[in-house]
Amino acid sequence: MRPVGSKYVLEESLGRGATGTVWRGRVREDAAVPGLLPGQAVAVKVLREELAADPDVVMRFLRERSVLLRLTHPNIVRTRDLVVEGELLALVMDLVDGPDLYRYLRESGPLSPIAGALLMAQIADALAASHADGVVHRDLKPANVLLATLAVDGDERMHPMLTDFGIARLADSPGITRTHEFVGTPVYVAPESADGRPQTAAVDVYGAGIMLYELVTGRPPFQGDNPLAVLQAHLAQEPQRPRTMPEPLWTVVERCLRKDPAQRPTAVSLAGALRVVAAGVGVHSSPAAVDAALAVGDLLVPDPALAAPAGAHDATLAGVGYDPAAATQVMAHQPPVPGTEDRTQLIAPQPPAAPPAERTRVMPAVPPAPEQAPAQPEGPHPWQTQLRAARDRNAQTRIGYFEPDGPGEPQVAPRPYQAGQQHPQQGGGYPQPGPGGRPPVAPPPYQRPAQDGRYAPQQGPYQPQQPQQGGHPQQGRGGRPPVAPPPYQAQQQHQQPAGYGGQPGYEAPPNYGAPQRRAEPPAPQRRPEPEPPREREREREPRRRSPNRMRIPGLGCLKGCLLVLVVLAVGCLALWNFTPLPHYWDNVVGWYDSARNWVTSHT
Ligand SMILES: Nc1ncnc2c1ncn2[C@@H]1O[C@H](COP(=O)(O)OP(=O)(O)OP(=O)(O)O)[C@@H](O)[C@H]1O
Repeated sequence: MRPVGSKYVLEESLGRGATGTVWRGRVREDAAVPGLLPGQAVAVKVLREELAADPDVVMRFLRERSVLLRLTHPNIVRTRDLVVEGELLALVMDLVDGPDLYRYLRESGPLSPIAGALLMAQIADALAASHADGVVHRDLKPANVLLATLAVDGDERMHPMLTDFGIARLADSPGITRTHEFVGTPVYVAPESADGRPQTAAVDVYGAGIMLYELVTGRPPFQGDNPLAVLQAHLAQEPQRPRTMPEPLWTVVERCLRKDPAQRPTAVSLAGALRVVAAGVGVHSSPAAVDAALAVGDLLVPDPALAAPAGAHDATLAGVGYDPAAATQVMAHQPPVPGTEDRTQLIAPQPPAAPPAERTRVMPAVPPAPEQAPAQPEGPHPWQTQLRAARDRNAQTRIGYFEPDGPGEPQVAPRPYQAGQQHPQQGGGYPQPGPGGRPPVAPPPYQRPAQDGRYAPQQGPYQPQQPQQGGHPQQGRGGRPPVAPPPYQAQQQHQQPAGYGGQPGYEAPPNYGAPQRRAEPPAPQRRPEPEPPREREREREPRRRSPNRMRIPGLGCLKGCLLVLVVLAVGCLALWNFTPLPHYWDNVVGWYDSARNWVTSHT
């Protein structure tokens, strides 16, 4: 057990990301921490040494301490303490007893449109609260949503909680990144982050749009063979509506994915709109709820501050907790700086033997959007596509490198959207049937033995300033809300979202409905070990086979037998030559001869 500061001990590593390692820890018995009991289990994110060694990061860490500590919401993992000890920086958080959303999706498959909308509505609630408090997440992705288990009416339901607040911004230190770099995860990065414009609260709404698309289709809308291609797709490609996505839900996704941040809805209006969509896309939705869902576009109100004329952006940045100077330092366009690759290895280390091409893919430049993506001669095999999509989903946070004016390396065209690649369980219409038209099957609830440090949402002092009217539609199996909510009122803009725990308007959706099939066999309950960087994996070519396709039956078996025989022969030789075996053998032969002589002489 390793001590952290004077108040905590680390017990077991839960996993490692690009910015640090998360440990299961405990409050020391003799320590007094406000809001935590002695001996209580906690999660401790120990930031990477490179970050902790950067004075700018330490300064921000201390400066943002109070902001992070006061960020409380039922759908946000609460930060309880920030520890600075020598060269160690750590955030102490509530320990959430459940998988992250990435893992859940990987194990259980996509959600129904209703379940996906209800889940994202809660994430949008969390974003709305944090934006109101001046904090932009900037690294929204399924891996940063933890699924706690809540007991509701005797049922265990999953409750999404957003984590890693402030981390991307901490890592975005001028000491770690340069002006042409940014921190983010390529698949979820907003266009303005990719090409170096200021990042406002709208980057989180964009990330929410990507996640929403992925939750219900099983894959993100923009993909590519390398981070650069993905960034280019964010910048240049228009998302396509999947055939099976209900129209109102697509309206929401499409608005969130607008290239212009000023056209994206606020997180508050997004949360409300998603609940209206969830209420209006079920087969048992009332005509009024259906109409309200079809008119959802009216509810998606953009942030007026973002639409303000040039010059107002600094105020906007300050309003969302950004230090304008820091944002300019990090995001300004600049010509390439020699040695950048080395510096960025601080965050995304590359093996020394990695070929240069691999390094440039980790830190790709983003040239102007291509006029027309050249067609690929031949698409990848379906399993390659699936594997790549799975990897992209859990892409780690990385520092991207944008160099808009620099010479770009030869590009691989982003794969165009192919409707045929839809997840098979996405049937036409909604609610969606499972494969072969079967109704969706509720996933087995994620179960893990209860622990003393388990997340207890009722402890959170979050007090919504204004509970929402109308409420959160209950979702039954098959994704039907039994009661349609009254239409969302657009005047609720910029107000704290409805919370949970006795506040009107919030009810946790049951099990987030119904992944329709298992994407792959269940993974062990152990926390995943850190994954190596994706680029290295991508480099691995599929095994090349000989062009000679002649097959000799039993050849493999014969080879195996021969190998065993050779090993046995070598073993016997070694035994004979390097052990006293020959001496014992002579003795045995001598005893045999004397016994035989004795027998022949007495017969
Ligand atoms: N508060 C928490 N309680 C329980 N487990 C947690 C908590 N925070 C993070 N974890 C788990 O720790 C592991 C590592 O988390 P981390 O945030 O470092 O990873 P990541 O989000 O994949 O990485 P990154 O965002 O840096 O690319 C994940 O498996 C995550 O589920």
